[in-house]
Amino acid sequence: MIALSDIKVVFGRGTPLEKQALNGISLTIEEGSFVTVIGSNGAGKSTLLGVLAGDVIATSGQVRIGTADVTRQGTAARAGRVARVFQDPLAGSCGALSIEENLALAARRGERRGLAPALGARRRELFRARIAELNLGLENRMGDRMDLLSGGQRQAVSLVMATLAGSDVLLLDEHTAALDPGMAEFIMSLTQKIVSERRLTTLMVTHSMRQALDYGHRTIMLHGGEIVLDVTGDSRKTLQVEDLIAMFRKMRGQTLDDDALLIG
Ligand SMILES: Nc1ncnc2c1ncn2[C@@H]1O[C@H](COP(=O)(O)OP(=O)(O)OP(=O)(O)O)[C@@H](O)[C@H]1O
Repeated sequence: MIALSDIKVVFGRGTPLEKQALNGISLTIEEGSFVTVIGSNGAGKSTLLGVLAGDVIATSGQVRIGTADVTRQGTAARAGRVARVFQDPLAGSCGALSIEENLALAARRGERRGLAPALGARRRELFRARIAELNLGLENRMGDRMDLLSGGQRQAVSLVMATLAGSDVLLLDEHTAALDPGMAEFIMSLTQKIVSERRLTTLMVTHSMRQALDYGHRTIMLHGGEIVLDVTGDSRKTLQVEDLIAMFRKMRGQTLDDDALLIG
């Protein structure tokens, strides 16, 4: 379970650029629940994921993951329990290392020991089997450098990497936004499969209202660092993309000129 209590994040405190990115967020997410997160630019979505990953330390409030108070823990201390996949396919893996080496590093996230001996024969076989499940043929390219892969292939490997260290929280930061529609759909079905098989507690930031309603169990909308919508169950099932867009318009007090993007 994830529990955020009255989280406030202020960037650049005391400077002319001071910005309150999160303004008292309280949110409890049950174990295994999949929450989609929407909101306009600057609403605080990435900051919220940062607070959970540990790369943003809350100015005030408390963050709990499971029974542990992780409020003051940085990313390294949380690495074994929180995995993250970014919008940029290049961001979550090392291009100069092979697929296999990236998987070995991911499997050791959160451990204190050095890199060796990362790759025994059993591990190699396990990694190969996990990559074969993607049905992308990458199991025959385990020694290829990551930077030879397409963006979609790289996101698929990143999702496998996210599950190797036994993390129970998965943070997805617009992880399909840079992909073509076909690959985005493939990555979303893979995400769905991984999240449900491993019962990962998942937050997915998306700019696609369609994705926000089609995937997961619950949708929250952020605006101005606050939660302005939190829907689940039947009330979410009856919600249409058009309803979300209307809410966006209301929040922003202006006409959206990128409806097509939001619907896609
Ligand atoms: N490191 C930082 N220093 C200063 N201000 C920041 C920092 N990170 C975020 N902000 C500001 O905090 C606010 C929330 O940013 P955040 O990136 O969380 O929004 P977002 O909802 O993810 O937006 P987008 O959809 O554009 O990615 C914005 O006004 C942003 O400019």
